[in-house]
Amino acid sequence: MTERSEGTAVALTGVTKVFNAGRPDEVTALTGVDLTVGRGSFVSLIGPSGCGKSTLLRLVADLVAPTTGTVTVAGKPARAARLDQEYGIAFQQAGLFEWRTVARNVELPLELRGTGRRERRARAREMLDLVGLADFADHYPAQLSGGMQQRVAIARALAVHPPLLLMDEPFGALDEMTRERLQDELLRICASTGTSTIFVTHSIPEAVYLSDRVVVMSARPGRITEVVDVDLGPRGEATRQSEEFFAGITRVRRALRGGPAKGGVPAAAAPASPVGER
Ligand SMILES: Nc1ncnc2c1ncn2[C@@H]1O[C@H](COP(=O)(O)OP(=O)(O)OP(=O)(O)O)[C@@H](O)[C@H]1O
Repeated sequence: MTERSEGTAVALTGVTKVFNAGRPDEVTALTGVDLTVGRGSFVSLIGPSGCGKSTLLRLVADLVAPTTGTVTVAGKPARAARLDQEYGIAFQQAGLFEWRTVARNVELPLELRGTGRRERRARAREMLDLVGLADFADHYPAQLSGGMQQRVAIARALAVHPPLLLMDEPFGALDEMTRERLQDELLRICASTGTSTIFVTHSIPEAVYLSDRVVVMSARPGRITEVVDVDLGPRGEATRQSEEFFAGITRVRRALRGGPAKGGVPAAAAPASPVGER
């Protein structure tokens, strides 16, 4: 699926996250999380509501700090990686600025970086081409469908050519057909750019279809209970009908229920092999 190169994109070691520590509303969102994501790989996080998936993503993005443990991105501390724009983010709400055209939304991270106008324009055009929206560069977000807005958000996340893409239920609000089309587009984009991806979803089929590995988490306090390897080869329409795809879905479903996921790796045995590295 993706072109893999050596190395680790993301590493979390002994990570715990406690919100409101010492207060009556203290919440342990994550405990004992060890996770490494191989460069160029696609990893999904799945688990019951409130198990800490978004928190894990936010730790990688340096939007919250771990209570214990370390988070490194591209071999550097998460904070340094954020300042160096080592990753792009796309959330469920596309989060576009209504008063900016599509192209100027995509240019925004480049503007923040101080990139010159000419290069910004060229890069935005390139990214919009990639997501199939070149003809909509001068439109405003309100003139686009939800799926198109989500593609703009992906183009914006990729505009600085980040080696890592963090996505939190980006397709959650879309109809099934649009969702499947965007899944295929995302895989194509990741393959052509060599981007590593961490993808939060509630959909088992989506996690299996997209991922090299599916990280299964338990209810609060969130921990990784299982890492399920997926090996479906190049994805396409036939994949969605294949026995292997359904077998993958069954494995993840079992892991989520706490039973043994045949072919899955219990988390305790997993750290030796970085997630997504082959
Ligand atoms: N800033 C915060 N302050 C206090 N508690 C928080 C904060 N952010 C998250 N939490 C708590 O941490 C736990 C994990 O939340 P998180 O959003 O990471 O879960 P999730 O798995 O992404 O949930 P969902 O699938 O419903 O989106 C929840 O109990 C949540 O209430």
